[in-house]
Amino acid sequence: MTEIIDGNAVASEIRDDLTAAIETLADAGSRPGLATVLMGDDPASQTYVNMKQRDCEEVGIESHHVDVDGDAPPEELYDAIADLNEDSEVHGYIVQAPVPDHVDYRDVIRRVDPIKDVDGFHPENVGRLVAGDARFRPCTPHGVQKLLESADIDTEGKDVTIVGRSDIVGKPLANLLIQKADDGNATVTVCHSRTDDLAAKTRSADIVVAAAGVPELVDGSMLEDGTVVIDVGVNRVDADTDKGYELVGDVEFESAKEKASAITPVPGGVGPMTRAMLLYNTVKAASLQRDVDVELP
Ligand SMILES: NC(=O)C1=CN([C@@H]2O[C@H](COP(=O)(O)OP(=O)(O)OC[C@H]3O[C@@H](n4cnc5c(N)ncnc54)[C@H](OP(=O)(O)O)[C@@H]3O)[C@@H](O)[C@H]2O)C=CC1
Ligand SMILES: Nc1nc(=O)c2c([nH]1)NC[C@@H]1CN(c3ccc(C(=O)N[C@@H](CCC(=O)O)C(=O)O)cc3)C=[N+]21
Repeated sequence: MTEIIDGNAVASEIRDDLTAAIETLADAGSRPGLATVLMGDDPASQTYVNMKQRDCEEVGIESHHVDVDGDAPPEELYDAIADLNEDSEVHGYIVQAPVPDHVDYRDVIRRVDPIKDVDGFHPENVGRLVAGDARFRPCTPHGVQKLLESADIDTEGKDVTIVGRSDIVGKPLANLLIQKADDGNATVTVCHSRTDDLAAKTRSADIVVAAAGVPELVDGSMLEDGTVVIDVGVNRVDADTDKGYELVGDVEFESAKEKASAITPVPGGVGPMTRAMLLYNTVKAASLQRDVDVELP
């Protein structure tokens, strides 16, 4: 039987496990604070921001939000960032990607105070992660690691094929999984749009992580029996539903499920874990800034 890994359930456990740490911080003076910054009005980004605010409410993190007009000059976003760096109630914040075309996301990330960089995207935090001394693990890769752990899937000695080399998913996940650590020790192959014979790379893997942003790119014919399949993709595809779209992963679920020993669904797989690990990093950020020790799940 194929195990369907329930990301909503694992994320909910992590939120529960964070509440003690949050109360410890609250008792020591104030609640952890998380801010989101959204430039422009991308509808998917607005959905994520709303979900993050609800998550914060559930666990007792103060949530803040800053909107920046999509046509504003980059300096307006930089000013918002400078304000958040100064705001002692905000322990962590993220600038939702993508930003409009006239803004360079790298110039944005460099301005974020690394101690508040709960996405883990600032060069200082990327460097620490690569050096095996991560402060904030990027939320999606960390969420993938926690999902594997929750399903008792050990990465040690396993061949992992990651489809996608982005700075927010593929690259940091590869870096985490090759580390000499209990949740690493894997042998990792990172694929991208120039990869020759993607199917050969996915077929030779014990664990496949799909993060390409291409609906149903990976199907059952590309997998050997018994493969663990983690689907990071969250693609909005036009459909005749109330919302006018449906969410489709980077994996063709039905055919992949026939081959997989375990598989994550979309929705309800990696997405909720990304949000849970954002709360985790926010609690960690508050703990570091306030010098209050807490236990993290
Ligand atoms: N569940 C969650 O929490 C999250 C989900 N996502 C979702 O994950 C997906 C990936 O996101 P993100 O990493 O930001 O995407 P990017 O577009 O930044 O990167 C996509 C990567 O996939 C590669 N790629 C594209 N097409 C192919 C192909 N046909 N074969 C092999 N590789 C290919 C690209 O290659 P190249 O480098 O050559 O262009 C690139 O490296 C999206 O669906 C996104 O919505 C993202 C973040 C969090
Ligand atoms: N600075 C920054 N950090 C990010 O972490 C970041 C970002 N920008 N830009 C966009 C991507 C995408 N991303 C998701 C988060 C949660 C879900 C999620 O919760 N998905 C739900 C369903 C969501 C829905 O219903 O639309 C699920 O898969 O079950 C999905 C995708 C974070 N990203």
